[in-house]
Amino acid sequence: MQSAAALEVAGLVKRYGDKTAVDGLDLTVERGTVTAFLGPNGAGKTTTVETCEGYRRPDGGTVRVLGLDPVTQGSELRPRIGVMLQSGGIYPTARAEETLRHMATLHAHPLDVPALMERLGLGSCGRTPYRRLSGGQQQRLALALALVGRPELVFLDEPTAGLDPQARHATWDLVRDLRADGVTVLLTTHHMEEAEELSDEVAIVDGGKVIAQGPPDVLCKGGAENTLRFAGRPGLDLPSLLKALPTGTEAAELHPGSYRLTGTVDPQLLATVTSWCAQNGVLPDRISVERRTLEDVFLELTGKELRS
Ligand SMILES: Nc1ncnc2c1ncn2[C@@H]1O[C@H](COP(=O)(O)OP(=O)(O)OP(=O)(O)O)[C@@H](O)[C@H]1O
Repeated sequence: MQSAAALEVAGLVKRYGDKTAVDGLDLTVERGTVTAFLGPNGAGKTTTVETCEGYRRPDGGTVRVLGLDPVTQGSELRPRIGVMLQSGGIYPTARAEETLRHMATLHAHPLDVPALMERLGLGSCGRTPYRRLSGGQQQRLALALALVGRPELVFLDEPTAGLDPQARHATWDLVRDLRADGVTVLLTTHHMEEAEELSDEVAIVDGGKVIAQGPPDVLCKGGAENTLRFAGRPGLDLPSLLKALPTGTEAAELHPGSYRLTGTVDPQLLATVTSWCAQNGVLPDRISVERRTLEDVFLELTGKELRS
């Protein structure tokens, strides 16, 4: 029987000497979904993904990928997964197309190589040696190598880092197509917009643990940090406005005449603000209600300090 989830990681621990890189991490990725794996530098994402790919042995916990143990059942698992590495693993003087053709021969039912190259905008550089490809072309070749074997599950490590907007959108379309074909995608990225655009689920990792997981809109709705912005004359009496609003609401004049309220922004709060404005002879201009972005949630959960 097929295991329900594509990826099941429970209590994963991975140490490098004294350093605990992954510290009891739990992650479930359902089949046919796109999950964005987010976290500050050094949070343990790559270590987790490499353990799922079978490149590293866990020091604790269990990892099941497509129901298989990547360490003891690696040879059964490898033909069924696609791995996009950020760099390395490609022979520098090998030509783009021959590299992809070689990878295709390792799979039973590969995609059509010229069609895939065309799709990824590599049609004109088939004869170019890997080291002569631009950074973005190398990136796209790495993506093609991950996909050519028609994997059931793909690990994409920062697939659009360094790509121009055209190539980024082409990559996003490709990820959407993979999902439509029922392929499971685990996408490591530092681009919050990319995570919001593409993923069904987001898992935020910090300190070697998943600290939040859920669909992006649910994560963004959680908490009370919505924002109401409006413009009015400079120097409004914000303490007086705050007295009319629920405790916990915060107000700031970001620059003269531009105001931001944060808190539980609901219809009642909007009504209170406009009524306070009416009582104070203020005609609020450009009122907007904004929900939290994934980046707001990410920074709230992981803090703003730089990680070493
Ligand atoms: N081979 C290694 N030897 C020793 N320490 C390592 C090794 N690989 C990673 N680490 C350490 O383990 C921790 C987790 O690293 P990892 O690369 O998994 O994080 P990451 O979330 O992928 O970071 P980034 O976003 O920067 O790629 C870091 O503190 C890192 O320095």
